[in-house]
Amino acid sequence: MELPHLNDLEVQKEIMDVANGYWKSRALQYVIENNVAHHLVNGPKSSFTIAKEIGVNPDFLYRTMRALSCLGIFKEEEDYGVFSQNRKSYFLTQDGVNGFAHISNSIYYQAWGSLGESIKHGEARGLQSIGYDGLWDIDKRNPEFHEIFMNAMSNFTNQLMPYLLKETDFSCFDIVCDLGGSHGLFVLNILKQFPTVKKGINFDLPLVISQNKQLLTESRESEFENNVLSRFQEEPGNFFQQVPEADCFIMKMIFHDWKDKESIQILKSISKKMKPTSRIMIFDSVINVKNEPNYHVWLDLHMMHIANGRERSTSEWENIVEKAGLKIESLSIFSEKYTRTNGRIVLRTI
Ligand SMILES: C[S@@+](CC[C@H](N)C(=O)[O-])C[C@H]1O[C@@H](n2cnc3c(N)ncnc32)[C@H](O)[C@@H]1O
Repeated sequence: MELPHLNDLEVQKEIMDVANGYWKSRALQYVIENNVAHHLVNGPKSSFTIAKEIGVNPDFLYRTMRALSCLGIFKEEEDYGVFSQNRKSYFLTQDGVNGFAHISNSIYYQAWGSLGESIKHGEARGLQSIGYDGLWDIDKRNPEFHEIFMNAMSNFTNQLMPYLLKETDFSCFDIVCDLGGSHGLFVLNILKQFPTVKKGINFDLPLVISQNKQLLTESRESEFENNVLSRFQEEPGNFFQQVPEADCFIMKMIFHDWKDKESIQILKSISKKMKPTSRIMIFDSVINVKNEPNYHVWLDLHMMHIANGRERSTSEWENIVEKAGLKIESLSIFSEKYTRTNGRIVLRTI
């Protein structure tokens, strides 16, 4: 390796871009929280007018938007202080904004202050350092964050749905069950796309299922036809204890929440309900790079510090599957472009 000179500006700039990452994340969080992009839906507007409309300091808002426009979020026009919408800022006015609102959320920002504690102890200290017991404790204590979290999960699922359904054939299964299926979107879309699937079950914690019943019944009825809804069921439960009978068990973004020990427990609990023809379909990250920019290694760090979870490499997947007494039938990596889920791992009984 050729050592850089200490005044090598290129190397300095690259490290500085990493060091100041929180500047960008905080500025993004600010404009999301204050719906700044929504003020541009009818065309270009002065940031000074927007500042008046939301009641903040005009100069400071201008400088925040100018900084973001240098990252390609908003377009600064020739006229001083005037901004227009561009591809990235348009995204911030759509449902997909929940995913960004979730990751750049102040709760996570505060929690990341204690990364060193987690690394020292080999145990997640992020949420504990700001007074929570863990990720699932936020559900009970902070309904506002819980809503952002659940909406973000649905947005991620919605954005990926066309790709996931194109890449996976569910038509050979009679009963499909999504374990930890959150708002139930994956199962509903499978039932819509594959009319031969007789029943789809959305399984999640009792709090989630009762909230779904209260909040989602109307939107489901307007979005899905009767022949989909009549085959759809929801079941509350705990996948560590017992799961419903099914031919295909879907687990999307579940194992990354858990350590190996718990992941093996979940797999063993499912395997009790598996027939020789049943399959477990895991949609989660597969880490398969070294020394190059990659989203999944950063998601791994987040899961490590926030939830004691992990994103796994191929050999790490093989290890937990073998310990649970199951077999990997196939492991595919879809695309590194997909944020969140980039892989599908199909498991069968031995
Ligand atoms: C990271 S979210 C993933 C949601 C969804 N599968 C997706 O990809 O959008 C994890 C889900 O697991 C559920 N969950 C957590 N612990 C659970 C348990 N013990 N039994 C059943 N569901 C659980 C949560 O309520 C949440 O909906």
